[in-house]
Amino acid sequence: MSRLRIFDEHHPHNPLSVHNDHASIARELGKVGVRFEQWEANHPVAPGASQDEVIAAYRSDIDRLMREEGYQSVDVISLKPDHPDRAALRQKFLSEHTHSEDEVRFFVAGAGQFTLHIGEKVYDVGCEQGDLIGVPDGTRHWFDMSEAPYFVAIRLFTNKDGWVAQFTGSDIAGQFPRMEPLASLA
Ligand SMILES: CSCCC(=O)/C(O)=C/O
Ligand SMILES: [Fe+2]
Ligand code: NI
Repeated sequence: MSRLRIFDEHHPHNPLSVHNDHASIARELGKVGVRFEQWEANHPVAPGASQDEVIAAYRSDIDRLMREEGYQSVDVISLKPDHPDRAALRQKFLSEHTHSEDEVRFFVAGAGQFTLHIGEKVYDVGCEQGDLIGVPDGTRHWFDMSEAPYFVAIRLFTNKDGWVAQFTGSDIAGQFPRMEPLASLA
């Protein structure tokens, strides 16, 4: 189940509000310029599937996004809990950072947790299969995949070089809840 928890940036233990349905998640995120939509994830791909397999399965959606919204490159993160580099991969996204382009991610399987630091609030977004999230450029954020990652996400970039991050140096990410194991998110 997708979930949004909104916190005051100084109070990481008590959410100000919790939203469990797609419409209210989209409404709350829309108020701060974040895109949150449900797309058809109707080509079964299993976490661990190769990038080529995932891109082939979702070719028409990817082509449409690239054509209509001007994305220049695409890649796939596809991880399952036994990935040998899971700890290093998790660490890579766990600190607060920004990008100079919108962060657009389509979850075609599994789940992951984006946490967005906007103004004085923190928006913790549990994304699952079928969710498309679009985080505006310059937004402070981090991402957790839990210690047992299980997801496939298509990433779209306007930058031909793909993923480039600027780390803020803040330790705020360590104060907020990490992603719980997938079974307990449901
Ligand atoms: C769910 S895609 C992997 C995370 C990522 O690309 C990113 O920028 C996290 O902030
Ligand atoms: Fe990011
Ligand atoms: Ni306070």
